Amino acid sequence: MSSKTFSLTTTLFSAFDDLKNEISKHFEDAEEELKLVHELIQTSVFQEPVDDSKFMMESLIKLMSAKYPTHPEIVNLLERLLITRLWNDITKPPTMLADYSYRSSDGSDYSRLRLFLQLGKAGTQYARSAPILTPLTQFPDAGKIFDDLMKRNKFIPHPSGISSTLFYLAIIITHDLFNSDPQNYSINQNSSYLDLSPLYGSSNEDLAKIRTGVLGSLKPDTFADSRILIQPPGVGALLIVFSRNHNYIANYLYETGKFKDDEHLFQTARLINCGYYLRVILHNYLETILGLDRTQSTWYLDPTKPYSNSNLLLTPLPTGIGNQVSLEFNFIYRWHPAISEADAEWINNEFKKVLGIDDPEKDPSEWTFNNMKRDKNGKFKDSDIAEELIKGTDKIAGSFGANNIPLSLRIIEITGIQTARDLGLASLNDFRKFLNLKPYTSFEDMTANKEVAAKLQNLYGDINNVELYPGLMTEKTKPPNEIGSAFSLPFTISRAILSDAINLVRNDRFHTDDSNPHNLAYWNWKNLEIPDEQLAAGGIIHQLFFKNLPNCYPTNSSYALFPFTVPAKTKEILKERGDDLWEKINYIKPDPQNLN
Ligand code: HEM
Ligand SMILES: [Ca+2]
Repeated sequence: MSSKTFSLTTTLFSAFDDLKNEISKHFEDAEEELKLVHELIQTSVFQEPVDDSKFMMESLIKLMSAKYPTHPEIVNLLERLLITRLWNDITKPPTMLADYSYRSSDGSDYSRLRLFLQLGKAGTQYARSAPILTPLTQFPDAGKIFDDLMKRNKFIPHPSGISSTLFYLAIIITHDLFNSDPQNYSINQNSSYLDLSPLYGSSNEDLAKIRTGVLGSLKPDTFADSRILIQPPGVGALLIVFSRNHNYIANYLYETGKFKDDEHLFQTARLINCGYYLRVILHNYLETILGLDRTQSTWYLDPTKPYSNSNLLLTPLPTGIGNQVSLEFNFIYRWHPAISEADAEWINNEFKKVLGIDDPEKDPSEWTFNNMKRDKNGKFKDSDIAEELIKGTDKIAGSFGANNIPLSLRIIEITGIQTARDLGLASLNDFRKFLNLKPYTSFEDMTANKEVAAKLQNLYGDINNVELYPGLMTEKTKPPNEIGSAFSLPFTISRAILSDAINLVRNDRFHTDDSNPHNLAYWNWKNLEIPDEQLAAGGIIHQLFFKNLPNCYPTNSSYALFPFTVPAKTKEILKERGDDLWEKINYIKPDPQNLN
């Protein structure tokens, strides 16, 4: 080792010790906490493989939430280390692309840097994250994999009481990020950003079909993506809330007199509407997923924070440099086990009759779903929209894990398994190595369910042969009802989705650097707040419901304030907080048909 390297290493170690000392001053009481912080630093600075069966990530989230009220500076530092770790998981620009493996005759496109200019553009190839380290030697029949390991035999409810309405938002998110070209599965026809593609579409032609051309507005209750028509009606209902929200914002901006022309009004309203969408994702979706409603702490994970200062241990962390979603992420986000019993029944009926599904060739402002009628102005009844969301909150979602995917999706799952093979995805264990997670050493290590382990053994023979997607659908799930893991995701998914989410938000310049007051016409985010705002414990989705579905909910309704957990569970969760919030909430199912 040269003396220069040696002195750098010693400086690094002494800075590391300083940081540990600093942290121990704040957390004087608990040996456990210090150990945890030590491990975080160890993994973020020295990149040691993580044994996720020890729940470090979950304990850390619990710790940050608990310590935030008294030690915000130290929690901010830990959050920065965590976000840096997650951000760094994914190379930028992507190391590999799906189906991009031949040399060109003239050497053009040899550089992956060519991607940088169009990173995340609709119609380009998926990125590929994990290299194949151990080639797979056994590809079991995809139909048998589904029948043995994925097929729902008896519905298993979600153990933390997550509702279908959470998954309606998840479906909007997945339809925002993924739209594989059925002619060529390596191509993603959507942008790799949270920019409400299901609402606004992915091209100028899409936009032309949904805009009125006056005062920045969208046609009444209209969205661009016809795939939403073959989803449970709650998904369309939620998207219409965002469609209405766009028009509310555009009209408000017009009335303030700042802009008069269609284009400025439209573009600014879209930026602000996407801002609400991100806020719903961070404050309702992610908080429910991480179980943060269970505490009084106001801490939440914020991937958009600028980290521009630096010192020896902390390097600046870029924002706004672009993102390309990966094929792996497409599979990580296929959450078909979560489909509720009622929605599985709905698929059965809908797929059979195909009748209720509208013709995508029609003008989108004429599309209908769920047999709902538009009035003479082209709008659906507020109560019809609200009812689907309310019903969704009452439907308990399915549990993640083996044997919980509705049979009606069999052919879709088989196609998925086959596509992953054709495009050469790495194995579950190689993917875990890519994420710096300890690879599974045996089928019993991968799942505690002996029956599932035996079936996996039977199909794959060797743990290193387990393919990524079937592996993700059958591995063990995290403990329910805990802060940090309330969503009870499969182990590898729970880790991977955080890296992807942090990257796609942080690397979107419109959610970070360019989300500045000037670009947003000095929009006041408190515009949609209600008088008893504190009832939502930091969530914001109720604001969109109250504004865009007026008079459909009492202002203290669990269905509006906490739509992502079934009401009986919400009551339990709120009781855990140790304050009296739970007593102020109305858990009775609203009846919007009779309120209007
Ligand atoms: C009743 C509910 C659902 C139905 C009927 C449904 C149906 C489908 C269908 C038909 C496909 C195949 C599309 C294709 O290959 O072109 C698909 C793919 C997919 N689904 Fe679902 N799904 C449902 C729920 C969900 C949920 C809850 C999630 C996750 C939040 C999800 C995530 C995905 C993803 C990521 C894909 C791949 C999309 C692509 O590659 O373009 N789905 N689903
Ligand atoms: Ca998008």
